Amino acid sequence: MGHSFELVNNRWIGDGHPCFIIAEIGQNHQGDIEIAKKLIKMAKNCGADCVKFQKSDLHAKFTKSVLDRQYESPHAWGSTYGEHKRVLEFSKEQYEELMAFSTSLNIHFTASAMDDVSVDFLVNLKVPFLKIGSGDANNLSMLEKAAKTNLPIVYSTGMQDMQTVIRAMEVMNSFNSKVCLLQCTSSYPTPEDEVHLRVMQTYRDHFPESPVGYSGHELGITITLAAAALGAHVIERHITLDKSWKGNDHACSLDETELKLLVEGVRTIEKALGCAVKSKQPSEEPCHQKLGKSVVSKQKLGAGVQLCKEHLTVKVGQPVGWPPQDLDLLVGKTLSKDVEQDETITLDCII
Ligand SMILES: CC(=O)N[C@H](C=O)[C@@H](O)[C@H](O)[C@H](O)COP(=O)(O)O
Ligand SMILES: C=C(OP(=O)(O)O)C(=O)O
Repeated sequence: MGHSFELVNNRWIGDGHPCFIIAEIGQNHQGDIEIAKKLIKMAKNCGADCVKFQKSDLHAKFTKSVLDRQYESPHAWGSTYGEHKRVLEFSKEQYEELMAFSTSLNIHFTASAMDDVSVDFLVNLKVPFLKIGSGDANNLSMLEKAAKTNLPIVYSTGMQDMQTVIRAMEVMNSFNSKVCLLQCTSSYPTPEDEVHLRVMQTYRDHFPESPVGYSGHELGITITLAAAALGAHVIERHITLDKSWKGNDHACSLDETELKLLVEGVRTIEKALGCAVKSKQPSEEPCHQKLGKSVVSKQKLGAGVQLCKEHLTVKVGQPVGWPPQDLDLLVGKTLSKDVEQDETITLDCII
């Protein structure tokens, strides 16, 4: 049984707990707080557990030359990458407003800390847990800082190899046991053959104490549903109001219809995964009564006959009686009453 922990108030993640579904708003709000609120509403309507934003301190996250670099892309909000990124950053007051808005809708709220300064920002904002995006998956000093906050951590592992993930987990786990790791491939959209859902099992084997999940950037919901079927404890997908909008992430984000289908699908899959104990189910009873086989008498036999194998066969009979798997146990038993050919052997037929 894998380790589980309380990720947000009264909501645990891990084996035996429902999959925690994070609707990643990221920067799909276009820098507009009203769009951000519409996305929060959409996530709530669709039944997601949490909304997530991306928090950067641009000078802590990027070098000056990266900020000054020309950003020639159909997705650019400014002529340099710095201008582009500035448009997409919300202020502290806006974060507070969005968090309060989420709370009023009863949906959890957090953001990924994209640099050291943003770790402090989010701690001060009092988010319930920290998300670490793949860009920081190998940023060991930031991971240590995040772990030392004692907040639970959801840690994405795009662009990394196993050795780095092991080192990162060692760093975090030496200060904080509440780390959930997500398989992730950081390409937008991710080609199906580069998703590698099986890595979740590798993580389970390596980190049996940690919940495991999936952060997806592929098109559609099939692969993410498969992640749920493979037992993901946490799932994260970008969401959008319109896939055709300007922005790097819209095209591989889920629209409202898809998010709703994803949440419904995950909940259905959870029910269907059930438990690992094989047993006859209550809903099978009608079928068992109609088509379940029983031991029946091959011929008319009188009371007092001692049963042998040749007296008995297996058919669908009425009522349902002695179970075929126990036919051998009837051999040697004495009939308490006469039985007809094709009569079901029931308990009261034998002494
Ligand atoms: C690795 C990582 O951080 N990826 C994030 C999460 O998936 C993305 O949302 C990026 O922030 C986004 O694609 C960047 O787009 P641009 O560079 O156009 O602002
Ligand atoms: C980049 C992020 O996530 P992921 O690596 O899971 O896509 C993020 O949370 O900001």
